Amino acid sequence: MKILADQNMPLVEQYFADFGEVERFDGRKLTPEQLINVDVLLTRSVTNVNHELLAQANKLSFVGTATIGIDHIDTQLLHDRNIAFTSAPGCNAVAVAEYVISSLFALSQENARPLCGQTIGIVGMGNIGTCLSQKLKALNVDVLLCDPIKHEQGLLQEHVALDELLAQSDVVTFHVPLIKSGEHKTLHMMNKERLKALKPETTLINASRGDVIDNQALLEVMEAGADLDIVLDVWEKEPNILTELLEHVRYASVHIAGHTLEGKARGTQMLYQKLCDLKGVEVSKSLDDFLPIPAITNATVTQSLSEQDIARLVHLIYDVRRDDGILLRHLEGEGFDSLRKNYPVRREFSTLFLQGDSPQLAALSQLGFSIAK
Ligand SMILES: NC(=O)c1ccc[n+]([C@@H]2O[C@H](COP(=O)([O-])OP(=O)(O)OC[C@H]3O[C@@H](n4cnc5c(N)ncnc54)[C@H](O)[C@@H]3O)[C@@H](O)[C@H]2O)c1
Ligand SMILES: O=C(O)[C@H](O)[C@H](O)COP(=O)(O)O
Repeated sequence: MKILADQNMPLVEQYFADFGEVERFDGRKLTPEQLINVDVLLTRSVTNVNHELLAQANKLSFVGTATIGIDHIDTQLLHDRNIAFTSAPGCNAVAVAEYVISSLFALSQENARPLCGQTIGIVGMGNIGTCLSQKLKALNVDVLLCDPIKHEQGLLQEHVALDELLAQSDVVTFHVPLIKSGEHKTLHMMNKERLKALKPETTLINASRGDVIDNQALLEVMEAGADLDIVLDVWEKEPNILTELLEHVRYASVHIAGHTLEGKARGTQMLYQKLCDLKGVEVSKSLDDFLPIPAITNATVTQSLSEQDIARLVHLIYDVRRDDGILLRHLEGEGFDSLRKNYPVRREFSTLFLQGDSPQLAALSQLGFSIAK
């Protein structure tokens, strides 16, 4: 069996070598010729799997994307050609939720505005939105939730309509898929009118897909003097982003919100599990076989913690500011993609084991930290 995998997908050899020969490809440069005699294609979000790419794919029987977003995949085409397909829902939900928590604490410190007392509006209550709302509730932070689809399905009672959420929230964070048309379209869901209607001092976070916010409209609103804190991990037209926007963005990153080591590795593992399933092979490998021991593993919390103390713990594991600013210095050539490719190792909160007498241990556990036995 010949397996073709994106070069930015970790652990493919470890998980898939038993199935056959593994070859790597550059996600943005994959050509139709490279798919001749390939059985399995493993992609990330930067490869458009469409008619053109599959024109010469004579043996392809399985396509997997190690992402939740599937806007780069023509799933109808795969169905029509009887090619099995899987994505990796939830693989990076913890990572994105931790990116948002890290951003919120960083802004709260820099703006001298405690998080408790603010209202956080979450748009999209799937894997990420749900994980984030649980973490915020553990911190006693008020949330407003918007997901009309889940609401219609009877899965979210507390749904608030988008415009109401925008009017009432101090922070609005987007966790929706890119949907280009229809009743629940998310393309340019934040258009100029909605951007202009935001209250002064609102924080706007986008770690979903760049096209959810009209970037040109955002630039115009910011140039006209809007008082907003903008946190962008995703951009329209990546990697050729609207660079003029950068000076108006408080924390800018290169579509890495989901890129913890655990998040990326879980994505590979989910594709491995699906292929095992399809081939009737027993699942014999797991993440614990491969994840390295992190640099910092333990901390003792001895007393009741202030919000600042919890922020310090969060930032010990991941401070979003480490990823901000690098982009400005690497805009030339393949800067955006090369920053993604060479993204420094980032671990999840769960890699830090806490011990001690603090009454907040249970809340810290809900936030994602591990508790030492
Ligand atoms: N920046 C990153 O690194 C990164 C990482 C993971 C995911 N993402 C993006 O985030 C998105 C969400 O991820 P997820 O794992 O939570 O996906 P998910 O599919 O579990 O959840 C998406 C939720 O959005 C809801 N939704 C759809 N249309 C909506 C609308 N118009 N208004 C409000 N809610 C709507 C859906 O009902 C669903 O509950 C992905 O589709 C992907 O594009 C980005
Ligand atoms: O949809 C997703 O899961 C994310 O956007 C993904 O984590 C980031 O994209 P990728 O690294 O696959 O290019």
